[in-house]
Amino acid sequence: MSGPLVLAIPSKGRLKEQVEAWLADAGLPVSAPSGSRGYTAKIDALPQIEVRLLSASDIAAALESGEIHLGVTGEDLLRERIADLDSRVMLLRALGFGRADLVVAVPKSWLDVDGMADLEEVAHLHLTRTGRRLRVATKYIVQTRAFFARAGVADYRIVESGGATEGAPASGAAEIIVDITTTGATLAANHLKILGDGVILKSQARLAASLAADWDAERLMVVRRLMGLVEARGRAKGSVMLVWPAERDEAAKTALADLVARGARPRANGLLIAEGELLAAQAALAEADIGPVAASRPEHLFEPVSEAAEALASRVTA
Ligand SMILES: Nc1ncnc2c1ncn2[C@@H]1O[C@H](COP(=O)(O)OP(=O)(O)OP(=O)(O)O)[C@@H](O)[C@H]1O
Ligand SMILES: O=P(O)(O)OC[C@H]1O[C@H](OP(=O)(O)OP(=O)(O)O)[C@H](O)[C@@H]1O
Repeated sequence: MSGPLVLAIPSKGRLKEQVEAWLADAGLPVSAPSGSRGYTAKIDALPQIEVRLLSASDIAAALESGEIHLGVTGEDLLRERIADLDSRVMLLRALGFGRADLVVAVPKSWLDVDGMADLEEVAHLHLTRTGRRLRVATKYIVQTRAFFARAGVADYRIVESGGATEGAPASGAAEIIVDITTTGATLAANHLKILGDGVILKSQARLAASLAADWDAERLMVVRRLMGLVEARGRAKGSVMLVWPAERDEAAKTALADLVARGARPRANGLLIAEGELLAAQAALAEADIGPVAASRPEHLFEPVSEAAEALASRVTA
């Protein structure tokens, strides 16, 4: 047996709880941390996995170096910390939580500045009038540079922020900022507004695999099992299974032909539909006088193959 498959998850903050809840929901609860200073843990259902608790930014670094096989962290951090992300890391799954937008925000009092083109003008004016470049406070330096270059904004300089970035314009440390926002409350409290075309990235938590890690057939098999479970749970979440009496199967499938055409999947005496189609399905079945109909939510919907796991296997064994 090769060594364990190392999966890193955030050790603190809001992502930590959400990642643990996501794993538990998929049937893979993380056991209480143990070992060296409580920074490792296990998943009883997949004992080949060693769970390592690291900070969200350290997870990005460890994915790049290949110290860990898998990690969960924010896409904003992956894109910031890892140059040429696609050659270093494979994004296996978007997790639907940890959502945050990386945005360009300016003081609300800049009434004529609504987009990046306006910002380019302001930056240019600022330079000609003051002889100084417009200052942008951020910890997202790589993504700010790339985005400003694409938008044609050149007359600026970055002031690296260690935290409380939104306070920089009021304190006089910078004129504008680039930071993440979720509810917008921090921007509002600091009298800042997002530029209309100033969303750099819509980030969320991602399960990612390191292409630099030490992969072998056994570890890839563990990834297949892990992905099989989390994908099955994800698929099940938006689905409802309808079951009707066998003798009405043909009539029911005719009544729901529209749903089948839109992707609902026929089953023996039933149909697997998207949650949002439930009311339409119920109406069509009632119209065709079909009943009783049981509607239930599956816990998991397994498929024989995880495309994400196979894509990883072919990248690392090529
Ligand atoms: N409202 C939010 N505020 C901050 N981070 C958020 C928010 N929503 C989601 N996240 C995500 O959480 C991750 C940041 O987590 P955390 O602040 O623990 O990271 P860190 O940079 O490792 O911590 P530290 O700054 O202590 O080193 C980012 O990927 C970020 O996108
Ligand atoms: O749009 P909102 O919902 O207000 O959230 C955005 C704020 O939350 C984060 O800060 P956090 O409190 O995590 O502290 P940090 O500065 O250490 O990241 C982030 O840096 C923003 O400042």
